[in-house]
Amino acid sequence: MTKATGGESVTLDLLKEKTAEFAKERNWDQFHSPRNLLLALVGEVGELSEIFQWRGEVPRGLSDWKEEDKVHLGEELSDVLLYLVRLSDICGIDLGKAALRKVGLNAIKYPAAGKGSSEQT
Ligand SMILES: Nc1ccn([C@H]2C[C@H](O)[C@@H](COP(=O)(O)OP(=O)(O)OP(=O)(O)O)O2)c(=O)n1
Repeated sequence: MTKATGGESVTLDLLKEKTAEFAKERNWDQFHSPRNLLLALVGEVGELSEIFQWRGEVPRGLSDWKEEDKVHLGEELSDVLLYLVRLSDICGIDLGKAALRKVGLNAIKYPAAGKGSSEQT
């Protein structure tokens, strides 16, 4: 598992705690309503999209990207993740459990029996 700089594991629970603490310390809980968080999340998805806008297709691994562009990408990906984690928390959804359950549902919906087949429904 990835380690955070402080030595602790990066888990959804850790991010949930950190985002809750961040909002509490600033008295921003009042602004973190489900609707506000959803709009903030969508805004950050837009910022993430801007990074790829007009570049055409890019190689996996982003081998020809400048380091500063990769850092920027990490920041926007993080904003999306942090708002998603916070939104889930505020809505009382255990995101880790919900995501694992969804992975299971996806596997049922798209059985791997036809391995090697890349067909999508
Ligand atoms: N009311 C707020 C405002 C910000 N944040 C946190 C969550 C995001 O990780 C980050 C978003 O901050 P900005 O709105 O400043 O967005 P950017 O960091 O993308 O800055 P900019 O839009 O100037 O590029 O801060 C938050 O939790 N609650």
